[in-house]
Amino acid sequence: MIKYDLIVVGSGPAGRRAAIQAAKLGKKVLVIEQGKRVGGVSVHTGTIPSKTLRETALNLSGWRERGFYGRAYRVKQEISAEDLRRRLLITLDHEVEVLEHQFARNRVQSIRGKAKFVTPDTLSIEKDDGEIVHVVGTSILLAVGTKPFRPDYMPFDGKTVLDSDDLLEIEELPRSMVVIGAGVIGIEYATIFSALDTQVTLIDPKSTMLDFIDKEIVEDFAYQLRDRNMKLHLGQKADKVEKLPDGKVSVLLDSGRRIVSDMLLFAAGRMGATDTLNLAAAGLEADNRGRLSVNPETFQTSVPHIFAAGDVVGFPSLASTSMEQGRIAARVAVGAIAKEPQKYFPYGIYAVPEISTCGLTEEEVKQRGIGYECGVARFRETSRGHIMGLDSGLLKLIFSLKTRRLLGVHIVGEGATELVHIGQAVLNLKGTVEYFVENTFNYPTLAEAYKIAGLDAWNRMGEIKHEE
Ligand SMILES: Cc1cc2nc3c(=O)[nH]c(=O)nc-3n(C[C@H](O)[C@H](O)[C@H](O)COP(=O)(O)OP(=O)(O)OC[C@H]3O[C@@H](n4cnc5c(N)ncnc54)[C@H](O)[C@@H]3O)c2cc1C
Ligand SMILES: NC(=O)c1ccc[n+]([C@@H]2O[C@H](COP(=O)([O-])OP(=O)(O)OC[C@H]3O[C@@H](n4cnc5c(N)ncnc54)[C@H](O)[C@@H]3O)[C@@H](O)[C@H]2O)c1
Repeated sequence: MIKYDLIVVGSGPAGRRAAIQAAKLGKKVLVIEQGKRVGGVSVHTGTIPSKTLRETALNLSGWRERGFYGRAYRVKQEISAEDLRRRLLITLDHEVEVLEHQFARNRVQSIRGKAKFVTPDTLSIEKDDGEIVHVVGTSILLAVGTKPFRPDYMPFDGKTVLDSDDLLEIEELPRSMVVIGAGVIGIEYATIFSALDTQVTLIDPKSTMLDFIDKEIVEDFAYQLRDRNMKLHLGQKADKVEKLPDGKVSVLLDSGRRIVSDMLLFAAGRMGATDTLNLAAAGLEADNRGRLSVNPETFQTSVPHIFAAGDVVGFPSLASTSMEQGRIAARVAVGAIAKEPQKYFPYGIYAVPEISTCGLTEEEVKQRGIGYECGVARFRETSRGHIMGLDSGLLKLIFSLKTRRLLGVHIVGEGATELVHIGQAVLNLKGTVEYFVENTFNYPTLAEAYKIAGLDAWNRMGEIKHEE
């Protein structure tokens, strides 16, 4: 039986970062991946496919130019599912190629197969041809990620009633679509298809959406969705979902309303992929959503040489944070020094329009009883916004009145997921409102919105009274 310093189960963002980190520290590392190719959910069914689809949809629909040329403007008149898939396959190939090369040059070994525990330090790997291999690890990292939640009552068929994995395989673009679940996945896909002129209805039993985002930003976002005729049925439950003889799908809401559409996307959360790991043999147990609990500083489970990182440990379930968790877990596992993750990380929602946020929301600042001031800038106030034909986009900064420090940055609009990093840097470096007032920004840029929002807050906060 071959023995490794670190065995990583899963080759998504957490697994790949962990494997490369341990290999860079001279350790013997094995990655076990059950999928056809390495990369995980992130590369094959999650982050990269959905963002590629978004980019293709925005490019082919001419979405970004419609501010100038009107809502009827199109770059390509008839956009097909094949148009969307073509770019997807090229992007995914590049991603996998880069990852395989990284593994090869760092001497990370990988094996294709399904891993499960035999003892706390031994895993069996079932290969595709049925062969079983056993391996032993001084440390083991579970970076197995999640899979879509697929309740029995939903008549999934991969064509009319789909989960977010099935959506990447559709043969025809729907003219109408119901999305159940106004979480990040539901909202991203709902708005991407709406940009392709699919009539989209979004349903969620909760009466609010994106509760972790600043309310003012969500209100602006919801206004923009309704303005382009998307239907939002929040606080309403789908009582009955039925496939109809004509190939459509009907959704009966608890309000009595019936919605018939070409396609239904069910995006109501995900489950940790721990059910086949035989956790009991390792002395571990998952929660009711298949997640594992860990020490948030070391990513150790209750069995000290077994680590877990990425989506399988729950919130925030991002590719970005998963990578960092994997890196930290690997360092702890091989005895290297590891700092805990930075306090403020950005959250990017690649809806149309984008939302991005870092730090405290206005609601959180109020709850904590911190005296604060807000500064707001609209993209239509910036010259870059005029050049780009933007009539929407909002950047909001929140500052402490006492320390004048930036507490939160919240953005909805074009480029939000890139722009947020300026705010993130100021936040983590403990910068104040003066940073935005006293620094010169490139002109014309959307980043100038930081200057405008900084000045907006500073005008009400007054001059600095003492040096901090
Ligand atoms: C539609 C969608 C869009 C998303 N968009 C974004 C985004 O824009 N930005 C962002 O930051 N995050 C996004 N995410 C979240 C992101 O994809 C996840 O946070 C990330 O993939 C989690 O990484 P991970 O390392 O935990 O594992 P995953 O990427 O989930 O990969 C886990 C891997 O483990 C393998 N595995 C599982 N069990 C076993 C086993 N027993 N044996 C061997 N292999 C096993 C699986 O086959 C899989 O390849 C999105 C997710 C989805 C679904
Ligand atoms: N841009 C990004 O960073 C990005 C993009 C996509 C996904 N993700 C990650 O993927 C994870 C999963 O996303 P998600 O949107 O599937 O889950 P989620 O948990 O964020 O949202 C699920 C939504 O479905 C609703 N819901 C729950 N059970 C339901 C039921 N039985 N019937 C109808 N509605 C129900 C909930 O009220 C909630 O609004 C998230 O944690 C997110 O962090 C991140």
